[in-house]
Amino acid sequence: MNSVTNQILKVFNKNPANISLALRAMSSTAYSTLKVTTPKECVVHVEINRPEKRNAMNGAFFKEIGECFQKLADDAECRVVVLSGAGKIFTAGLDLTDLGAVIAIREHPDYDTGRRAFKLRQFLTEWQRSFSAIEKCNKPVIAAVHSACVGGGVDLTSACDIRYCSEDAWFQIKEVDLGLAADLGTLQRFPKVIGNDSYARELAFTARKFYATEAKQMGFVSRVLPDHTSLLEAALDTAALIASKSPVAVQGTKVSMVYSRDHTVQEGLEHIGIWNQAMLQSTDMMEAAVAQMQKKEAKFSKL
Ligand SMILES: CCC/C=C/C=C/C(=O)SCCNC(=O)CCNC(=O)[C@H](O)C(C)(C)COP(=O)(O)OP(=O)(O)OC[C@H]1O[C@@H](n2cnc3c(N)ncnc32)[C@H](O)[C@@H]1OP(=O)(O)O
Repeated sequence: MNSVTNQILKVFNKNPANISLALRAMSSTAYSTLKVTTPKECVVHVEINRPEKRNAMNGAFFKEIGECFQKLADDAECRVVVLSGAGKIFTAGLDLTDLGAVIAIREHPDYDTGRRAFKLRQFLTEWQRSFSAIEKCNKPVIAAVHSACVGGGVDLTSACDIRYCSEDAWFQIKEVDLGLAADLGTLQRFPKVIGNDSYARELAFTARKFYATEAKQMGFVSRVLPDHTSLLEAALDTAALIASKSPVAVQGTKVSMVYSRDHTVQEGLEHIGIWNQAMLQSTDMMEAAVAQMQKKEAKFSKL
């Protein structure tokens, strides 16, 4: 019996009703660039898993990260996600040895300029969708960055909800050094995350590296931990705390904060008003209120 089957049977035998966990065990081993585990109840850990290539982002990675977050969005066993990188660094960004798809379009003998442009745009839109899947997934995503986070790594982490890093972390919006404008979300999300347009432009125009202390001071990360181990512990602890809360409340909060970032205050208020006219009917509010009064821990059912 192979290890995939073994893993599925292990989960399934523990709790035969839990088909969703068994399916996750199956899908996690199916990824070639990601490792997906469940280290705590309702907390999923997604690791970029190409350590020998410094977690460089190849075509398979872009496909898998999008699929993974689309799946997690619908997975009732998942309430929070921690995203980290396996091995020496978080990620070296775009895999510079896997540009075959771009070259094939640029040099296609049957394409004229318009067709080449159209195909390239289609291709980029797909990669953008893969990172936007993180934002579209209603579950909070905590990025835990150690060592280098280069190029596409800043696009990726800018789409996350919370960012922690270790003291040895450094970040670089490197795209201009490779002759292109960043196109997977950094230029759209990063300035809004740090709330300082001039600072964001300086970093994007110069490709200057910035380190953990500066990342914390500008507000790109909210915590700096001493090393990789304590970083993962802190991220998983925060994830577990969030996972203990009402999923209706937490996911509504993410949806509203993402919406409000891109709309006026009044539009945001109207949006949450309409959202909560439905969500205030969930049992979570009563469960939470009773637990508060009785000084007990509230338990919320799956969403
Ligand atoms: C179509 C556009 C959409 C997307 C745009 C995204 C753009 C970007 O991401 S721009 C940034 C691109 N990345 C880089 O320029 C970083 C290049 N790498 C490095 O500078 C260093 O590797 C790094 C400082 C990250 C780590 O250094 P370290 O000494 O720890 O490792 P190395 O010995 O350099 O590398 C180990 C093996 O990993 C391979 N590798 C590293 N980075 C990449 C990469 N970006 N793409 C492909 N492969 C990479 C490296 O070749 C080594 O492999 P091997 O020789 O087989 O051992």
